[in-house]
Amino acid sequence: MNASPVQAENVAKHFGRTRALDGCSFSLPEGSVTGLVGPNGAGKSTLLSLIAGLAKPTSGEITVHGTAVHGRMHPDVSLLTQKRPLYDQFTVREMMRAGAAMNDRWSSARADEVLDLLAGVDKDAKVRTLSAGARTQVAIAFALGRLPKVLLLDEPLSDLDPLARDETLRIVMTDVAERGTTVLLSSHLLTDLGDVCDHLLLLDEGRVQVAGDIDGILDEHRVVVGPAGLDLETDGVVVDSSHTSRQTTALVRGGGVPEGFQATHPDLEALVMGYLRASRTRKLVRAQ
Ligand SMILES: Nc1ncnc2c1ncn2[C@@H]1O[C@H](COP(=O)(O)OP(=O)(O)OP(=O)(O)O)[C@@H](O)[C@H]1O
Repeated sequence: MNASPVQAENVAKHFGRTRALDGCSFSLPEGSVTGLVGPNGAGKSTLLSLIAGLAKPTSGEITVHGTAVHGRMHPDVSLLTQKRPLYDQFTVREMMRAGAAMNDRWSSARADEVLDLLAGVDKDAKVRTLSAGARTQVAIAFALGRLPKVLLLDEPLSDLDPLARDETLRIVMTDVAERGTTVLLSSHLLTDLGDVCDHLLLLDEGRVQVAGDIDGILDEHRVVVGPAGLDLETDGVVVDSSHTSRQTTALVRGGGVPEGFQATHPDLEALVMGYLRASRTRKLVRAQ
């Protein structure tokens, strides 16, 4: 059996007393596009940097295609962070030449192909003169020029206008379709995730809350609505609930439909929002 493109076994990463990650286990299927979500400080960027080999876990192990990463950059992995690893004084063309010089496995044809698909990028412009969005797109071309098998994207779309965002996502999805690339995409933009992701990894306070195939996850959850005052008796887990003078609404994981309540399956946005609200409530209660 082929090893998973990315597997995490009981991974923890501590910065002094801060537990950025704790007991994280999951695996990403080959060719999947996984949305990495969670509130600010949940550990998303830390996880991506561990997979990319930029830092070592405090304990546990991450493997990429069966090989332990442990603080070494894996040739199969490209990471694009918000910091965009570009040289300001280079032109876009020179930047791609630098990519060829820095990477054993580099395809100038692929980098050019990606740049040609991006309407806003002038190859002779200096990187420092580009808009934030165009810089992100050049960084995507740089990341894909390495012909990665695993592409890690840390909130890459936040500074792109809707058209450029669409264009960039299309390029990433073409890579998935044509090369079977496995993608882990961290984003707070739930609509973008809904458009492209087939898997979800939801972190909160460094722990995996939900992981797996999105259809299966949505199927496992219900939004239940019932009259105010009626007990929400369920053998499932109440992830989040809210009450008005007229009704009770809750996101429930597993179990049957509570008596007197009406149930529907959530969409991705409602599911993630439920977990984010629950996380905020837990923190507020702890702070009191
Ligand atoms: N180098 C570091 N030194 C100390 N603490 C750190 C370091 N990197 C991250 N942390 C802490 O680890 C926790 C997780 O941070 P991380 O940046 O991974 O979260 P995130 O989910 O990416 O957040 P955001 O959505 O805001 O980008 C936070 O409490 C953060 O302050």
